[in-house]
Amino acid sequence: SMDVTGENPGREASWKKMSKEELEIQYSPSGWVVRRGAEETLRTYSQIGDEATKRAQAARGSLLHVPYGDRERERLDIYFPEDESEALPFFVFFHGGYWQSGSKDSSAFMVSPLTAQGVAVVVVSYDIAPKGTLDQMVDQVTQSIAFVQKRYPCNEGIYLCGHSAGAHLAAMMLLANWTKHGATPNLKGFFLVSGIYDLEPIMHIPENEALLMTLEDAQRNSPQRCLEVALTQPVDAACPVLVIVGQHDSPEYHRQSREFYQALRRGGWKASFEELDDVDHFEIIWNLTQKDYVLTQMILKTIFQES
Ligand SMILES: N[C@@H](CC(=O)c1ccccc1NC=O)C(=O)O
Repeated sequence: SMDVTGENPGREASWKKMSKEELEIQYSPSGWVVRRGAEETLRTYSQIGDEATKRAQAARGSLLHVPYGDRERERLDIYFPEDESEALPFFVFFHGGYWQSGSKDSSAFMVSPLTAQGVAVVVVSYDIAPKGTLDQMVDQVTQSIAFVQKRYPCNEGIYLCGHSAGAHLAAMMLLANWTKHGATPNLKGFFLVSGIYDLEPIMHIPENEALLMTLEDAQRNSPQRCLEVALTQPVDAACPVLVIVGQHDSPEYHRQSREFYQALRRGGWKASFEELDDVDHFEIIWNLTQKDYVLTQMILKTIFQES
């Protein structure tokens, strides 16, 4: 873990000095992989996601395609451990894909190792772009978590995890206003994996052609900025927030994670920073299919507080 005071001294946004080409490279995760080509990595990622989801649906008690709202994509899957009581910890996962690809149907990576230890896993779909805007996605994620709380009021904690764009959506929940959603979730931990917390650089890469973010959209939906501006106190000072990045994520992804971690610490959150050894942007998540993987173990230790 990193010291709070070990931050970058200038604090100017170095990405503003980058060319369009350099920004595009920095924000293309598949360009930084080391063990296979970019195309093969993306193929392997969706293959592992598909297979893990099929296995989860075959093996476990589950509720599939549960609506948490009226729109077509407002659906989630719930996977239960053997002991199907409702007094369980719930691990809620938000997939990545630059807010424009992916779905719950290929993102159930962690179901087998977590349900085996008594954790219920919820995998959430939301309206990706161009159908959904950033504001709508943040609202849908908020709604999905309020839904889990209302449906399982006896839960033993709701733990949020997101990957990449999904880590952004999960991080926005640190700042969520729950009053209009009719339930305050029993949030007990955050796992933010290879995320983006300042959206402003994304305005300048080709992915914004589907997102159509303005500067105001980007700023309103940047947890980094909102945390710095709002100075909100953590609702629960004991709630752990793990900011996690892969060794082979790009320097901009590393910078984003480090600076978000530092902002969380300044804001009084119980944050920690982890750089995971020898994994890229995709392996870091597909390894969650393995019970012995370091991130799987970190998640279980946090949930069962053995650390
Ligand atoms: N077009 C991107 C794909 C990508 O970033 C991505 C793909 C699947 C899951 C997460 C991703 N990254 C962030 O949301 C790339 O080639 O790296």
